[in-house]
Formats: sequence, structure tokens, C-alpha cells
Amino acid sequence: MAVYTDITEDDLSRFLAAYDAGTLLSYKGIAEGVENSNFLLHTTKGALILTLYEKRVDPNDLPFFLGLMHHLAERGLSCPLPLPRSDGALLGELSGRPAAVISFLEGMWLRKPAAKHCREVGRALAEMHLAGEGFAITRPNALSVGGWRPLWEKSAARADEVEQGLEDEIAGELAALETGWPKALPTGVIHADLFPDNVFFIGDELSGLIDFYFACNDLLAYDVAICLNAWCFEKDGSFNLTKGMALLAGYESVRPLSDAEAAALPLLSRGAALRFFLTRLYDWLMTPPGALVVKKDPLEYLRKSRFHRQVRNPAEYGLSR
Ligand SMILES: Nc1ncnc2c1ncn2[C@@H]1O[C@H](COP(=O)(O)OP(=O)(O)OP(=O)(O)O)[C@@H](O)[C@H]1O
Ligand SMILES: N[C@@H](CCO)C(=O)O
Repeated sequence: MAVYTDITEDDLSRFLAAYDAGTLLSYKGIAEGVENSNFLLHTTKGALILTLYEKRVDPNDLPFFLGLMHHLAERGLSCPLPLPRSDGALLGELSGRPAAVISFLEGMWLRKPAAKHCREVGRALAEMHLAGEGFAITRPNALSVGGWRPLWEKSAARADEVEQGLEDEIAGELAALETGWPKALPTGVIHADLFPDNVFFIGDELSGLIDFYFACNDLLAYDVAICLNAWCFEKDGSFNLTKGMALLAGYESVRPLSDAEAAALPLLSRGAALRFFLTRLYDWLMTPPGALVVKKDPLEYLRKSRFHRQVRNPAEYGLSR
């Protein structure tokens, strides 16, 4: 579930009065998502999404997230557009939480994406990377290589509860990534969480990207590595080369990777796998029993990490050079 904060109809109507959003007809909580509370609103002007930002989102980051959606949408990327209030602000407060109203994006996320969808995702990711150029606010990536050790230290002592030998294995992998992490690759605004549940399709056509709440400035090719992890593995843990080829070809049809970015893909993919392993491991160990949140399996990302560790060449991801 992702409705952590309840709202009343009276509070919501008062809150909406500050927007040119029409009159409230109905609203309901959206069960999907784990970070924030989301509601679907219907007003006399159509459908809207209301998001209440919960504890894990730093309110100081909200101008970056909301400003970025605005910047990207203005440059033609299909993503939700935050609605300004009549005083021009993109952010308000509801039930004691920072809150924003964003446009409703048509489409659904794909439970079983095929290679043709991976190609579309690669293309959209590259389009986002280009559209992000010139965005004035910056936000460092707290979940890049410098953030992994502090996160790991919170779980390390209990890691063997999840799988015997994990503490030593991850300590070694973390040290190797800290030593070898590339520093001189092209940077820009990255989505940093472009998983299937954050990409909407209508039929086979990509209709837009959502959930920019991990977006930040970092290596552009790291975002590609995150997508290889999130889109190109099968349920049995195997890497699907056809999907990898499609995703990379889609990306390069808009923004070709440099030779240095291509060569770094195996290492960046290891880093991306470790990043999602670590956040999932933390949540797995720390979420109290009975909490109404679906915990994601850290071992899925351990298996991906092990796969990347034996990759020697970007061609193994389907990169043609
Ligand atoms: N602009 C939008 N248009 C249509 N539906 C949306 C929009 N934004 C969010 N949703 C719906 O709300 C759900 C949760 O949104 P979102 O992924 O942003 O939440 P979250 O709590 O940040 O989740 P997580 O970080 O776990 O992906 C989405 O799966 C989608 O169903
Ligand atoms: N995409 C993340 C969840 C946070 O958005 C994961 O699968 O671990």
C-alpha cells in the first residue's frame, strides 16, 4: 500500500481551492508505490494525481523533483506536469505533509515487457538525458558509490540472516566498486529508478515516464546500467540478451554511448545491482513485521550482481560495436 497519510474531503477541497483544478468530484488512495502517499482525484476538469511526500523524501529536494518534471515536459518528454497554485508555487501542504498535484498520465505499466518495449525504454531514457540538459538545479546522488558504504554498515551485521556468507561477499564487492568506480564519464540528470512500474504504455507504445523522486545528477551511463538490471533479466534470473540489445539500440538511436561509457557498462551494472540490493536488504531487515508495505526481494539483486561480476565485455549485454 502507499497511503501512509489519510486525508479528509474537507481538507482536500480546501487544498484544491488554491489551484485552477475545478471542483472535486471524487478521490481514492492508490495502493501501488512504496515511498509516498498517492491519490487519484477526479474534478470537473478531469483526472489528477495528488502526492503527499512522506518521511523518506527530503522536503529540500522537492523543488528539484517538481522543477525537473516541469523542465522535461516543456522539452517534449512525456511525463507528469506539476500544476501551479494560483500563487505560482508548485508545492502546498495537506494533512501536515508537503503535497503536490500533478497531471494524470494515461497508460499502464507492463508486467511482462518484451524486447520491443525495452527498445522504447532505451529510447525514452536517452531522450530524458538530452531533455535534462540545461536544468538549473542540481542534486547529488545520495545512492551512488559514496552512499553505499553507510547504507551497508546499517545492515552488514545481519546480512548472513538473509544468506550465509553474504557479509563477506558484499564487503568484497563494495570495496572493488569503490576502487574501480569510473569518474570521468559524461554526467547529467538521471532518472535513477526507471523500473517497469515507472514507465507507462498504451498498447505497445510508450506513453510516458513517472516517479522522478530518485532523480539526481550522476553518470548518464549509470542510468543505462540501472535499466539493464531492471528490464533485461527474466524471472529465472537469466540475462535476456535480446532485451539487452534492444534497450541499448534504443538508447543509442538517440544518444550513442562513448567508447569509455561502453567499456564501463559491466562495472556500472555491478554498481546498479549493488545499489538496489542494499536498499532492498535494508528494507528487508528493518521493516517491522505487519507493516503494510510489500518488501522487495534483495536476493533478486544479489543474483544480478553475481551475473555482472562474470561479464568481461559490453557485448555480453548486447552492445554492438
Ligand atoms: N502522473 C501519474 N499518472 C497516472 N498514474 C500515476 C501518476 N503518478 C503516480 N501514478 C500511480 O501511482 C502509483 C505510485 O506512484 P509512484 O511510483 O510515483 O509512487 P512511489 O510511492 O514514489 O513509488 P515507488 O518509488 O515505489 O515506485 C503508480 O504506480 C501509478 O499507478
Ligand atoms: N525500484 C526500487 C523500489 C524503489 O522505487 C526497487 O525495485 O528496489
